[in-house]
Amino acid sequence: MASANRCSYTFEEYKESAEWLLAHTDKRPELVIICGSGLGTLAEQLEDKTSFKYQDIPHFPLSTVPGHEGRLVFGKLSGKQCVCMQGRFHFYEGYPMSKVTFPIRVFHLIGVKTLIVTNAAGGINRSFNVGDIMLIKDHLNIAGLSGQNPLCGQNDERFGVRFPCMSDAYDKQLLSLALEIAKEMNYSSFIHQGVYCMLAGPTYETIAECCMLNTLGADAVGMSTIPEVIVARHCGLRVFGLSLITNKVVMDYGTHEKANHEEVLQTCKLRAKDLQAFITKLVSKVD
Ligand SMILES: O=P(O)(O)O[C@H]1O[C@H](CO)[C@@H](O)[C@H]1O
Ligand code: HPA
Repeated sequence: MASANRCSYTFEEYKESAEWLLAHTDKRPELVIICGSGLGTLAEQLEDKTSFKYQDIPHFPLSTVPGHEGRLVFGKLSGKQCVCMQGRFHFYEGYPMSKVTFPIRVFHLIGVKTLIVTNAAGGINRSFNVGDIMLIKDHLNIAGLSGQNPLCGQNDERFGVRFPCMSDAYDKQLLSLALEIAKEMNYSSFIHQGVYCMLAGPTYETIAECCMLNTLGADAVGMSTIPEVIVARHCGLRVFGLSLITNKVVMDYGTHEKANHEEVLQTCKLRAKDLQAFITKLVSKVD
C-alpha cells in the first residue's frame, strides 16, 4: 500500500515516532492538549518550550488547514509538563482515520496519561451564543456510524481491546472539576455542558442537516475530535474535551447567514485569552 495514505500503521512505526521524540527532548509530559482551529495560541503559554515541526517527526502527517500551525510544543503549563498539538489532522484533508489519530498512540507511548482536546464548533443548541464554551459530556459519532471509525481494521491488543466501551469516554471527574473552575472564574454564564457531533466535512451543514442533528440531541457540530477521543480511550488515556462555539448553525430558511471559516477563526481570536486562562487553571488542578 502507498505510504502516503494507507489505512494502518505498525506498532513499530508508532514506536519509531515515540522514540524520536524521546531522543530529541528530555521533557516527559503526562498531559497532551490538542489545539483546535484558531486555538493554537494556547501553546504559546507554555514555559521552557521545545518545538518540533510535524514534517520533522517520523511518520507524522502534515497540517493543511488555516489556523493549524503544524507543530508539537513541549513545555510547562501551571508547573506541569505538557505537550501541545498546535494543529490537528482532519478526515476531510484526505487522511484516513489512522493518520488523523496517529499522534495519540505516540503520546501514549511517550507516557502521556491525559488528553485535553479542544475544537471550534457550530452551536446547535439554541441557548448557546457565539463565544460560549461547551464542555463535552458525550458525542455523536456520525462519521463512525457511517463506517469511519478509527478502530476499524485489525486490533492491536498492545494498545487496547477489540470492543472498547465509549459510554464513559469523557472523564466525569475532569468534567466536574471544570464546572467548579468555571464557577470560581465567573465563567458560568458562558460555559455549558453538551453533546458534540462530528461530521466528516469539509462542507458545512445544510439547514436540513442542522435540524436533524438538533433532533438527534447534538448541541454542537464540528469535523474533528471524536476519532482522537476514541483512540485515546482505546489506549487508556483520560479525556477532557471542550468546544468553542464559534458560530451558530443555520436552522431557519429565512436567514441569509452562512457558515464560514473566517468567522470561526475570528471568534477564536476573541475568546482565546479566556479559554487559555480556563485551561491553564484546569491543568493546575488535574492530578
Ligand atoms: O475541529 P477543529 O479542528 O477545531 O476545526 C473546526 O473548524 C473547521 C471549520 O471551520 C473544521 O476543521 C472544524 O472541525
Ligand atoms: N459546522 C461544522 N464544523 C464547524 C462549524 C460548523 O458550523 N463551526 C466550526 N466548525
